[in-house]
Parts: sequence; structure tokens; C-alpha cells
Amino acid sequence: MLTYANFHLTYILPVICVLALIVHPFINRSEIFKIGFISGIAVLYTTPWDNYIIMRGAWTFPADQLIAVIGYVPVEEYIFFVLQTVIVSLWHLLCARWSTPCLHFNHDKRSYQLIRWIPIAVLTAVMVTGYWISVPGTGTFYLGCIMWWIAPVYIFIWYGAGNYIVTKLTSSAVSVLVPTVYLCWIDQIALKANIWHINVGTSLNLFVAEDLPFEEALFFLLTSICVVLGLSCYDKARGMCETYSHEFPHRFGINLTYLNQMCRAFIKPEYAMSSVVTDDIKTSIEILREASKSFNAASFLFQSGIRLDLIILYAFCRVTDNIIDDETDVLRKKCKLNVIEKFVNELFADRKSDYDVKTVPYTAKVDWAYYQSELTGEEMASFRAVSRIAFYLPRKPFYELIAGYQWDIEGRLVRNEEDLLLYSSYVAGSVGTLCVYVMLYRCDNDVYDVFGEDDYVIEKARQMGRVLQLVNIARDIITDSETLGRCYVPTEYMDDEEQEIHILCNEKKPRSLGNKKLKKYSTRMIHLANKLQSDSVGAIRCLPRETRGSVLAATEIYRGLTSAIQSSQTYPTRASITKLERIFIGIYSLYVKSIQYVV
Ligand SMILES: CC(C)=CCC/C(C)=C/CC/C(C)=C/CC/C(C)=C/COP(=O)(O)OP(=O)(O)O
Repeated sequence: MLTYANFHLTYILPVICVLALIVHPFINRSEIFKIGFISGIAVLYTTPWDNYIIMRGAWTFPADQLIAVIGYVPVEEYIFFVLQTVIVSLWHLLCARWSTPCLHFNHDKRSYQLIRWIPIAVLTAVMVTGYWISVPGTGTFYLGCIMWWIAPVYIFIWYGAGNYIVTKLTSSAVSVLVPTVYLCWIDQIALKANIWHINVGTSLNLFVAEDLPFEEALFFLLTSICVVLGLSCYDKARGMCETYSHEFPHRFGINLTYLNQMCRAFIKPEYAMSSVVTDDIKTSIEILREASKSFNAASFLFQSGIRLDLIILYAFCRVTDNIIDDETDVLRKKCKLNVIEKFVNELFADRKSDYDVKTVPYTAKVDWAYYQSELTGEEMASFRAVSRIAFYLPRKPFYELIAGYQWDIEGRLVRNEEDLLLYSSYVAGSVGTLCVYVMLYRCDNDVYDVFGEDDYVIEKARQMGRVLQLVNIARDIITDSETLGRCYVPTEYMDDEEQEIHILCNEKKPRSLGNKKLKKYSTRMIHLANKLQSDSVGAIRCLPRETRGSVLAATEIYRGLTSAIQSSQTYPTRASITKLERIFIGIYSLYVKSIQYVV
């Protein structure tokens, strides 16, 4: 016989287990706290109401099949409040985590107020109507109770997060509808099995489907919406904190300071915050999307705060690289490099040492008027975005990047593997270091453990950066030569150094070296990359747990390019892998390969 407890075991818990398995790489302390917090509120808010309507006879339960009853409500029912919240939350995480919160901020005051107040007026009317029609013993009792009970929660959430939610309608709708349909289906099973019974005297006796009373379908729809609204309101508040770190400076923690900050961020309308900040982020996202399919795909694997700052950093590296590359004249290139160096000097003016970082946001004194005249709008946006997160980053990697640009401007040759690794350290080892700082600062640990240059994890992160740069160089022999007249293949690999450098850097005709040679060079660099990779990948274990799978997947997606180069008969120009391959590598790394680093 299907009892209420068996019902949970058969229809609810297995679904939770499957969902938990799917979303586990994306679960962090903040997500767990969010689900726990909303479940707690669900229990607190629903308990008096459920007791009231059962007392008034809207539902009944066969007493002999229950574990226990507290007040008027079976224990299994209290458990259901939590289980439904957990199902909807896990499903919502899967549907809604893919976009960056600040992309959903509405900075226009007029439309913001309309979107905020019109639904609140309608909901107030619903609440009042519900109150009037919820006369005990009448056919509208159950419906009316649902209306006056749910509307105040909607009003409260809508006040702070309505504008955020309307821009996420598709993902919110999918988050609501799929669990609602499932819950309605199992509700029919429960009703048929007489696990609970709806009183015909206090309901409308309308049926949405066979054995599914209108109020039941409405109840599951509205409660699922309620959970999704609650989750979205948390996401909006967190998005505000991540986007406006200077106004909301506290890192995640389960304490009153952080909760107070989250409440402020929830109440604060986005139109009262600077739209320049979100516009700068949008520009950075656009730069990443256009520049690198691999890193764009990989960025989605990280939680939103980490993703946001990695995107800002990537855009800064890309923009500064282009500033130099786009100039044809060496003197102009040097002037541009000076502009970048001046900016970095200003950004880190008050640091005591190369790896000195701050834990509290502050505004660096940057001569923005000067950069306005030197940089394009896109470059300015990227500089401003990086200036807002620079407080927790060390200065050394930025100077290493500059040393890499200097190398390019001087047209310095890569003589041997030592040079190759030094260059890769400058342009990508530095990025690896910065990635670690981002992950440490933006992950949800209470403490911000700062590493220094000599730390094992920093050394290995630098090495992983070098690995990816070697892959990049091994893939780009043709484009580096044709578009930039550059060669990063160590000259010690070459049979005739002078002639081959001339072909690659002056004639810019790399194909005349022939496929065999090009493949030989790229294979040697790939072998070197693989050696360094196996030596550094273990350090992933030292990163915050919730980032390990994503880091592995991100680096593996990029390393996927090596198989595209090696599987080709010829040496391909800018080898790439398909979207499907990227997804496959991402999923395999996240769910299978990363197990050894996570457990
Ligand atoms: C192993 C540990 C402890 C940490 C890992 C730390 C990380 C994530 C290191 C990787 C750092 C990184 C992302 C370096 C960038 C390397 C690179 C080759 C960038 C090339 O960028 P684009 O040229 O824009 O890419 P495309 O090839 O897609 O155009």
C-alpha cells in the first residue's frame, strides 16, 4: 500500500537524488545556504496556514497510515514542504545558472517602477479577494485561502526582485513548469491512493485533468512559482553584491553582516546603481564571446561571481594585447605600452609588495581623463571594469603581462624552450596566477587565504597557464606568422634558423615550410605542454572544492585543441573543436575526470 512516507520514498527522494547528482558540480556553500534558507521560510510560512486549512477541513488524511501528526498536519506533510522546495531549487539551479546576474538589471527608473508596482497592485487585489472568498465550509474556501496566503509573499519578493525576474522569464518559466507538471502528476497518484483527500465541500469541484482538482494544480503551480521567486530574489541580491563590490563589500558568510548586506542588496533598485558598471561588464562579456569560443564555453562552468571576474580579466588581457597588436609602428606600440603601464602603476600605487592584496574594496586613484583621450570606448570599459576588482589582485602578474607585450614589441626571438616557457609565463602564467586569486576571493569560504609567489598552488597555476599558452602557440603558427609576422616556435627546433624565421616573420608565408615541418614543431610543443600539464594538474586539489571540476574542465576544453591538431592529416590553420566536442569534454571532465580531485 502506498502510504505518505512511501510516496516520498518512491516519487520524491529518487528525483532529488538524480537532480543532486546532476547539479553537484555547481553546488557551493552559497547555493546550499540559499536552498536551506528558502526551505526554512517555506516551513515557517506554510505551517500555520496548512494547520488552519486542515483544521477547517479542506484536506483530510487517513490517520492510520501516517507516521505522526503535529498540530493538524502529518509529519510527512511538513517534510513535503522541504522536499518540494529542494526539488524546485535544484531544478532552478540547473535552468538559471547560465547567465550573469547583472545582465538582468534594469537601470531605467520609469520602467522599473511600472514593472514593480503594477503587479503589486494586482497581487494586492488578489490577496483581498482571496480573503473575502475564503469562507469556511464554502466551495471557494480552499481557493481563497491559497490566494490570501501566497499573494503577500509574491508582493514582498516582487518589490525587490520583480524587475530581475521579468528579464529571466524563459528560464523562470521552465524552472516552474517542469516541477509543477511532475508534482501534479504525482498528486493524482496520491489522491487515487487516498494518501490525502480533498474535501468537495470546500473546493470548486473543477478538474484540470482526471482526478486533479483545480486547486491542487493551482497550489503546486503557485508554490513552485513562490520557490522560484524566492531563489531569484536571492540570486538578484547576490548578483548585486558581486557586481557592486564597492557598495556591498562583504564576502559570503553565514553571519548577520552578510545577511544584512543581502537584504540591502535585495531592497536596492538597480536604477539607483551605476549603469556604467553593468555596461562595462557587458562589454567584457562581448569581448570574450567574440575572441574565444573555448574560454567563453568554459566560463559558464564557474559560479557567477568567479565567472564575472574571470571574464573581466580575460577582456583586459585581450584588449591590452590588441592595443599593442593593432598599432603597426613600433614607436606607437611603445607609447601604447606606456599607457598600459601607467594604468597598472596607478592601479597598484599603494601596494607594499608584488603580492600584497587588499581584502576590502577601495577606489584606486586613476587619471581617467588621461585615458579617455588615449583609449577607445571598449578599452575604457575594460580598464574601468578591471579597476573595480583590482583591490584583491596582486600587481606582479600585471607587470608580467606588460613584460610579454614588451617581448612582442621588441620582436624578440624565442631561441629555445627556456625562452618559450618564459614568454608563456609572462602572457599566460600571469593569468593562471590571477585566476587563482579570483577563485579564492570569489568562492564562498569565509576566509580569504591569500597565497604568495612561492606557494605551490601559484607555481602550478602559472604552469597550467604556460601549458595553455603552449597549446595556443602550437595551434597558431600559421596565423601568428600571417597576421602578425611573429614566430614563437623555438629557433632551436629549426633546421635553418635564419631562413625559416625570414619565411615566418618577414615573408609571412608559413605554408611554404610544408605540413610536415609545421606539424613537427607543433607536436614538440604539444609534448612539452602535456609534460607540464601532468606535473601541474594535481594542484587542482589545493583550490576551493567547488572550483576544482570547473578548472579541470576549462583547461581540458582548451587542451582539446591538441587532438584537433594531431588528428588532422595536414597542419590546420587555427585548429578548433566543435561545440559538441567542447560540451562532451566539459561534461566528462566535470563529472568523471574531476572525481579524483574532488573526493
Ligand atoms: C592548476 C591550478 C592550480 C590552477 C589553474 C589555473 C588556471 C585556470 C590557469 C589557466 C590560465 C589561463 C586561462 C591562461 C590563458 C592561456 C591562453 C592560451 C589564452 C589564449 O587566449 P586566446 O588566444 O584568446 O584564446 P583562443 O585560442 O580561444 O583564441
